[in-house]
Amino acid sequence: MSEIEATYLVVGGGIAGVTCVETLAILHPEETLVLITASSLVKNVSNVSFFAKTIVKFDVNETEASSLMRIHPNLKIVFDSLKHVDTKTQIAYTHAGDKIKYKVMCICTGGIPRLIRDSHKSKRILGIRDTESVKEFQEKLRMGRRMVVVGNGGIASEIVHATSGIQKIWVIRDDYISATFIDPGAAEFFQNTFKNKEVQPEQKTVLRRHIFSEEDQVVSLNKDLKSAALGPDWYRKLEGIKDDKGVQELETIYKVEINSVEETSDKEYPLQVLLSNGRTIECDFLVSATGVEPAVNFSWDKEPLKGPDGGLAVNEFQETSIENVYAAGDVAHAAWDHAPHWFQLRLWTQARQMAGMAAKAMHGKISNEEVLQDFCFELFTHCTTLFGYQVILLGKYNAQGLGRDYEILLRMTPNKEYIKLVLQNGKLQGAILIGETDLEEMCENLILDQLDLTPLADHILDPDIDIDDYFD
Ligand SMILES: Cc1cc2nc3c(=O)[nH]c(=O)nc-3n(C[C@H](O)[C@H](O)[C@H](O)COP(=O)(O)OP(=O)(O)OC[C@H]3O[C@@H](n4cnc5c(N)ncnc54)[C@H](O)[C@@H]3O)c2cc1C
Ligand SMILES: NC(=O)C1=CN([C@@H]2O[C@H](COP(=O)(O)OP(=O)(O)OC[C@H]3O[C@@H](n4cnc5c(N)ncnc54)[C@H](OP(=O)(O)O)[C@@H]3O)[C@@H](O)[C@H]2O)C=CC1
Repeated sequence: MSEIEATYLVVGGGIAGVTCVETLAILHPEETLVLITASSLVKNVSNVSFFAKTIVKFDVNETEASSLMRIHPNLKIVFDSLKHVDTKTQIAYTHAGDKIKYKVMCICTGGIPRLIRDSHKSKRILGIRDTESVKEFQEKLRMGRRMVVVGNGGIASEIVHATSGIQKIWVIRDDYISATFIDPGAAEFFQNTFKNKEVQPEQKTVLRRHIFSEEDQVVSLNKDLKSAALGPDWYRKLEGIKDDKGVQELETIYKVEINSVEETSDKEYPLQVLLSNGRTIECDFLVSATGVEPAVNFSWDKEPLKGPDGGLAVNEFQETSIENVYAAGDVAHAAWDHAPHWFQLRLWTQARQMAGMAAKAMHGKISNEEVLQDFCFELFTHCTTLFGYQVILLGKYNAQGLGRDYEILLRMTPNKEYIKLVLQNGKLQGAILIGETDLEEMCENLILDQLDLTPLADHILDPDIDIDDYFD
């Protein structure tokens, strides 16, 4: 048991915690800085490359926490987990009984998988979050004949894409796949690529302009403490687990939910999954890829305000409702008035951005300097890979919050690219760019500048016109 005094305290060894620590260590190297991490392995970011001003791609690595101390001599690491925060005396208590008195602290405790209701009934219902849970999944995959995947976001899409040699039943409540990230049109683009694995390279490009109005029906287009959340390439660990010659069918069941799951010993498969459409599916195990919930797994003398998702509500400087307590990453709920083209999604890009902002604001607090919110919060950007394609999402890429009064410009070349631009009143509000489109910088500028594109709308996606010439 020890008592430590620190100017800065950061809790959590995921991308948010490590980014916060690294930024503080650079901004204020002469001040004492403490990181509480439950795991000896922490996440860090490398090979940061900019596609445009706000569109960033980087690698996520796992590294020994102690290596951070070698780089940042003002950093002290407490290998433990946070138990209680006394916000009046500004003391954090760990499970082993250490006391850390802080001037400002940042909570970066991440999230935990939000599993389906019956998850407690069987060990055959899995969530994926960290290296340990992937190992468990690999084990089940090795032995299993049939799995059910529930959820329609990033994890489910990656699992369906990366696994082979096992029968897969994908249960989603939407009427198209991967709804968190894409629209029905892009889902169709991906599904066609599943069907035509043997690509016919020169297929016809389809250009379409569709104006949505008030009357339109928008249809046609379109716990425990372990290590940090996984990075973007986690699913590669699933590849090659089974011989590809095994059974591989994928059945997708749309617009259904799970009513109940029971484990049984007198049927061919040990898990009986009852769906809301009355059908029962038998399987070896079920993956619940149904989102995350913030990990607020410690107690307080005084609870800070929380968002509707249970995350710690933070303002534009990442400060919670309790003075000198900041939060960043999956544990935080972005409670400020967002810029028109930004919204929160629990992604590593945002964990890094929030943590960098928190560090700057914490440093500003201690050194009495004014800080401004970072420019990255002007535009939602997400750069990822889905079903083997590069996917860049910008702004209101799925017309989020635009009602039904918007226009879509679409260009699609099967097996090559899918480009969707969302316009309102002639101005670009969001974009989905799938494949190597080279349009990300132009789209970023058009969203940020809100240029009126009315005179160009018929040409903007014409592959025979170099649209950049218009803006020179
Ligand atoms: C399978 C998977 C794939 C993903 N793929 C992508 C992707 O391709 N692109 C993308 O943008 N995002 C992806 N994400 C999301 C991304 O990983 C998270 O948004 C991001 O890692 C959140 O970072 P964080 O630091 O807030 O939280 P975490 O990474 O969860 O880190 C929190 C850390 O805090 C520790 N902790 C918790 N409680 C305490 C405590 N009381 N005391 C001390 N330490 C504590 C935890 O052990 C953990 O180390 C993926 C997530 C998963 C699960
Ligand atoms: N490539 C990437 O960028 C990746 C990002 N991630 C991130 O990791 C985190 C976890 O991923 P994931 O678990 O896929 O979470 P997501 O939030 O991406 O998706 C959760 C999905 O589960 C659905 N869902 C929620 N509850 C239920 C339920 N009870 N029954 C059926 N479906 C349900 C949601 O539907 P609805 O929307 O209707 O609520 C949604 O389709 C997320 O923050 C995600 O953004 C993960 C993997 C890859």
